[in-house]
Amino acid sequence: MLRCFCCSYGEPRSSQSFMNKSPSYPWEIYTLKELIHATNNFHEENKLGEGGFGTVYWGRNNKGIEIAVKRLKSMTAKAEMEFAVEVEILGRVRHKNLLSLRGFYAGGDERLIIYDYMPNQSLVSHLHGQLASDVKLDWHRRISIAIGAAEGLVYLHNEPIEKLPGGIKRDIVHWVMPMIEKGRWGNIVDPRLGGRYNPVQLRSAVVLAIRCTDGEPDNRPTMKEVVEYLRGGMVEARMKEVVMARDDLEEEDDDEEEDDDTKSSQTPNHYREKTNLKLSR
Ligand SMILES: Nc1ncnc2c1ncn2[C@@H]1O[C@H](COP(=O)(O)OP(=O)(O)OP(=O)(O)O)[C@@H](O)[C@H]1O
Repeated sequence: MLRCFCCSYGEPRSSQSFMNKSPSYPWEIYTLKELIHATNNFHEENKLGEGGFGTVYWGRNNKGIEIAVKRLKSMTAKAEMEFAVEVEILGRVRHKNLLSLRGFYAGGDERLIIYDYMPNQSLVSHLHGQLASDVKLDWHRRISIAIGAAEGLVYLHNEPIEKLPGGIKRDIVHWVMPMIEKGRWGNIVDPRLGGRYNPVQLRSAVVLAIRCTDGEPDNRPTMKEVVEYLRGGMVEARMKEVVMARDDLEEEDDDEEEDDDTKSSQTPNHYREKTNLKLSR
């Protein structure tokens, strides 16, 4: 993979970025001069955020388009691999729900990746960060985001591109399972929504998420099924909403009387069996 774009390393001949003509790599190779100019020499005020491998800066390229420039921290083998993966894989990805890579620069110790600028900040900052208190994401928007993310994954699973590295984080599953077992669906929901959510959609989405983390790959739904299920669940949910909301209230009242302190050390599979989570509609 590294070899694929090593041949493009080093200062390009002209001081202008140029377009790669290959239809499978529609990115541009930028010059360092252009990126220094675009980001005001990677000025602190242009900083958008920091990730595991580098700092991301806002900028405007010489066509006047807003860009986000990721500057990789240090040229360790790991960082070099991150750069290779992002350029090689994201360079080919073209989907409305996936961040597009506009181009890159590689020369000396400098590795820069250029993306389209996303003005609305990250999902995590809306859910848990500095924008969380505004609660701009109501229940309906959250479900739409889940569907949009699943559609992006359908594309990635069906396009002939290499798999991205990394594993599933299981912590959230361990957190949610005891609440499902006790039927405390309401406790799973972000309290900032102030109870304004659809209980049927909540159950569908949570059950679906649990199935997606099944240790046995054959038991997991495909991402196409996930999208269909989420979309179908939204229509179905509106019809059942009133009935389920009443059931939830009754169940949660009953559960309040149970012993709260029971800490469970059971595995997610144990809970799956116990709660008989099924994806049948
Ligand atoms: N295209 C973009 N438009 C606007 N902001 C961005 C963009 N890309 C990244 N950011 C901001 O920069 C931060 C760091 O992004 P980066 O991709 O380096 O790391 P990450 O995805 O948060 O984590 P990791 O390094 O583990 O992948 C993001 O959390 C986001 O706030």
